Amino acid sequence: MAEEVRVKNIGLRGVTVADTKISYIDGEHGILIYRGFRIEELAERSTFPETAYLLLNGALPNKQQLVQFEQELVEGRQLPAYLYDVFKKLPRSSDPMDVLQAAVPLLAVNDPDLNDESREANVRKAMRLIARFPVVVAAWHRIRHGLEPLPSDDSLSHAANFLWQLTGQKPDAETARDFDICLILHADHTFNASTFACREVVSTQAHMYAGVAAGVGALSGSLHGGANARVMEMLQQVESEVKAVDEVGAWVRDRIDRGEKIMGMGHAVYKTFDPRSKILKEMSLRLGKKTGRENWYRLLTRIEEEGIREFEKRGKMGIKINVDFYSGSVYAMMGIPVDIMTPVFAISRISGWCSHIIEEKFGEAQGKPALYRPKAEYVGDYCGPIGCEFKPLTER
Ligand SMILES: CC(=O)SCCNC(=O)CCNC(=O)[C@H](O)C(C)(C)COP(=O)(O)OP(=O)(O)OC[C@H]1O[C@@H](n2cnc3c(N)ncnc32)[C@H](O)[C@@H]1OP(=O)(O)O
Ligand SMILES: O=C([O-])CC(=O)C(=O)O
Repeated sequence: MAEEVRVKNIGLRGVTVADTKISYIDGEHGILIYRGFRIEELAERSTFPETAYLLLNGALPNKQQLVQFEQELVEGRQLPAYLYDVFKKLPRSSDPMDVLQAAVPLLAVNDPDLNDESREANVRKAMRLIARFPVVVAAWHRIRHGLEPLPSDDSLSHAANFLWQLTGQKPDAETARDFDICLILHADHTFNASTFACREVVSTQAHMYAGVAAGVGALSGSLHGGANARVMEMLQQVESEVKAVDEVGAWVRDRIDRGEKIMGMGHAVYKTFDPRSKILKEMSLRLGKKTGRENWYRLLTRIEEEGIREFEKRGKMGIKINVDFYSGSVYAMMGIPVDIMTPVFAISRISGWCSHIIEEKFGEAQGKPALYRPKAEYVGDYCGPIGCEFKPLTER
């Protein structure tokens, strides 16, 4: 009996560890809601700053509140000068996610509100993080290529300014809006691994930056945010190894037979289509036509179909595409390099992380905050649980 309970709890699947008012997922029906609003409606009608405001404050802003929020995001785009100096001394091969994670405590020491634990100060910290994450990612990308970081263009939206600071090209309105939609889609997702990491860290009363650094680390892994880049690598591999689309099925089968994952498929909560992936799939098709990259869409849809068929044949039902499956191709068609794709996830998810950190710190969903401290069953097998004799070094 004890064994049965333990197996069920591996990875905390299905275990409720807290209440939240920020987002909701119905994994059976493919529904995602941020603070009462369906993701499809937000993607169609909202903007990333407005969605970030909603996540942080619990309600949509009125016009004046939105203008002020957007203005604060623009003002927050300046990075401390020493960050550029540090970046210029780093090995150029440093992974952009490692650099982003390292930048978090470097931003913390510059935050005038660092040790103010009021709610208002935490919202100000959140605003600075949301404003600065894109600037950090773009700055490192340019520095590692021997280029000077570009100044922010204050006339550009949050989404458009990131693309400008990254690529040195001002995006057209359609690209800026598509990227803004991507930011909305990735902003929050209840207790995913990185958000849980953020909440766990701040449950010790550590500051917001300590929680966010943990979140960036958790997001970087291939089973979580890192999957978008892995899908792109998989796509490039298929492109080079498969001569005709009809060979994709054999490629997929072979990969699963070898025990390798089909990246961008499967989800810990969704047992049907991830609603975000449907929006990204349509965008991938549209951008494929616009940029002449329809081949990517053709290959991805084939991998998706063959993957689902293969999983079902093996009795693994409900493994469908997740948010990462089409996002990589969408980003690539916007000129975003593969190893910047997971940092791009982070520049959106920072809004969700900060909202969850505030909810955790102030017990906004479940009353008094409490330190997370689960149990582990001791299965060490040495000389009995406390039976080892400590021998001096000379006798070992
Ligand atoms: C933003 C995000 O984080 S979305 C997720 C991004 N990650 C990925 O796309 C990586 C690929 N996917 C996966 O590794 C998994 O589907 C996860 C980790 C995301 C979720 O997995 P879970 O629902 O917890 O299921 P779990 O990993 O236990 O898989 C169940 C079975 O299906 C298999 N499976 C699940 N997804 C995949 C996949 N993409 N490719 C091959 N096999 C898979 C597992 O190997 C496992 O098989 P087994 O029972 O023979 O060991
Ligand atoms: O919820 C999860 O486990 C992973 C995910 O899709 C996300 O973080 O967006």
